[in-house]
Amino acid sequence: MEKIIVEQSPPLSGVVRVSGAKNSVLPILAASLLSTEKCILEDVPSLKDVEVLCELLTSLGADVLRKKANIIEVNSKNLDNDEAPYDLIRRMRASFLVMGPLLARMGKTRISLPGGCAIGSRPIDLHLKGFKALGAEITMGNGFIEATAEKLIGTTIYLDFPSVGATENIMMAATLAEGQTLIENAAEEPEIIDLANFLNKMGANIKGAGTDTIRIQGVKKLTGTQHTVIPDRIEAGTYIIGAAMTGGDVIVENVVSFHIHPLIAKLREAGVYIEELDNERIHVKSNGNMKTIDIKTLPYPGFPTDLQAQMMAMLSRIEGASMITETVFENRFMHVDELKRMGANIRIDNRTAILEGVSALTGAEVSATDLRAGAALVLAGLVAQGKTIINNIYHIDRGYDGIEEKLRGLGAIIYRQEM
Ligand SMILES: CC(=O)N[C@H]1[C@@H](OP(=O)(O)OP(=O)(O)OC[C@H]2O[C@@H](n3ccc(=O)[nH]c3=O)[C@H](O)[C@@H]2O)O[C@H](CO)[C@@H](O)[C@@H]1O
Ligand SMILES: C=C(OP(=O)(O)O)C(=O)O
Repeated sequence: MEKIIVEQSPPLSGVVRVSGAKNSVLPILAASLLSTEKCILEDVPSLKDVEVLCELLTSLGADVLRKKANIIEVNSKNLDNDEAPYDLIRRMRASFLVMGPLLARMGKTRISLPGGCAIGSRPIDLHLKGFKALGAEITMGNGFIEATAEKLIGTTIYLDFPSVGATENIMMAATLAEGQTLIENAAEEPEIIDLANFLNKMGANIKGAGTDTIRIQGVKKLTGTQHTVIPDRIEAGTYIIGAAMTGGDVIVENVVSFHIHPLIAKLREAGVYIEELDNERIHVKSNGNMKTIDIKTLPYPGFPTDLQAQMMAMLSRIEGASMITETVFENRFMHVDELKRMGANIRIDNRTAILEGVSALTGAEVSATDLRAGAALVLAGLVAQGKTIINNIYHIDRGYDGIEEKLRGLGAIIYRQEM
């Protein structure tokens, strides 16, 4: 089995380029099902999740072509299947984002229920509430959801929680609905704006993406387009935290700095020097002496849950007490036990982790229980004494394009080994 080995490394130093955002490219690939013409996507990251979604699009009848390492063309003219099987949905929750486009384009779809995962039960009730409100009939049985709609009709949909996936799925379905749809209490993440921009370039009429109310005026059809995916703010944040905790000096390129203002604010509070060089580059510098801080994850523009584990790795070595409260997912503390194997002193009280900083972490054999838990263990490994051996690294490959190469470029000692 392949494992990632991280050895105690010098402070990170140099320049690292961030790839296109996983959480943008996945809904955008799903949205390409809505068009009857070719869509060209640029700055597509090389990720396992992208491969899985491309496999799913192909199984639905789309032609998917990787033109260059980071360019993908999708032509969904000849869709001939409306069923998304368990095997592909199980491997990646974002596969469920094909439901809205298939319903709008084909008038029916049969999708495996996604089930829970390591970070929580992750229900899909809000997605279904939206489809029903648009006029779809939904039945469930044998582990599948079936949805049919002769035509979708625009309406007002209030989301009980600003779910990213539900906002995206409903927004995609509504592009081809008759009349106007309003999504209220919508998610405001930058990836929602990127998806709306992509859909608008295809001929959709969406206004308000990035605010809590999105207005979609349905159109008859969507055409082909070309689109460059926005930079991955979570990948950027991971390298920025890595630079901070190793006492490094790093320039992170291809990052939209206002997308990571919540992170920048918290790192500055901890005493890290961060300069926004322009709107695409960030300079991070630290002498490794940081102050404790408290963090609470929230939907955007709050502190992102996808950077919670990495911040925990950082805070586990800062002298004094810190608190991290996770409000987005009910079970996103799986990395705590792994960090404890490396010597961290963390206690969980309900949705809050209470950390007492230790002077040193020590390398150990650990397991990446989910994607960001894996990233946190990589970062912890950079500062831990000795060697850290990370198992279940397929989680890391889901969401980090070339993590070892990028970190090695900054001077880290990290490699992959068959063991
Ligand atoms: C591919 C992708 O973009 N993944 C991101 C997306 O996941 P995802 O779209 O799954 O996250 P959501 O925003 O939907 O989930 C947030 C919370 O809402 C709950 N919920 C969601 C849908 C629903 O129908 N009912 C319901 O109760 C979830 O269980 C969770 O507790 O946003 C999350 C929150 O920023 C990120 O951590 C993920 O990286
Ligand atoms: C939770 C994440 O992704 P997904 O929604 O694809 O599981 C993540 O990117 O941290």
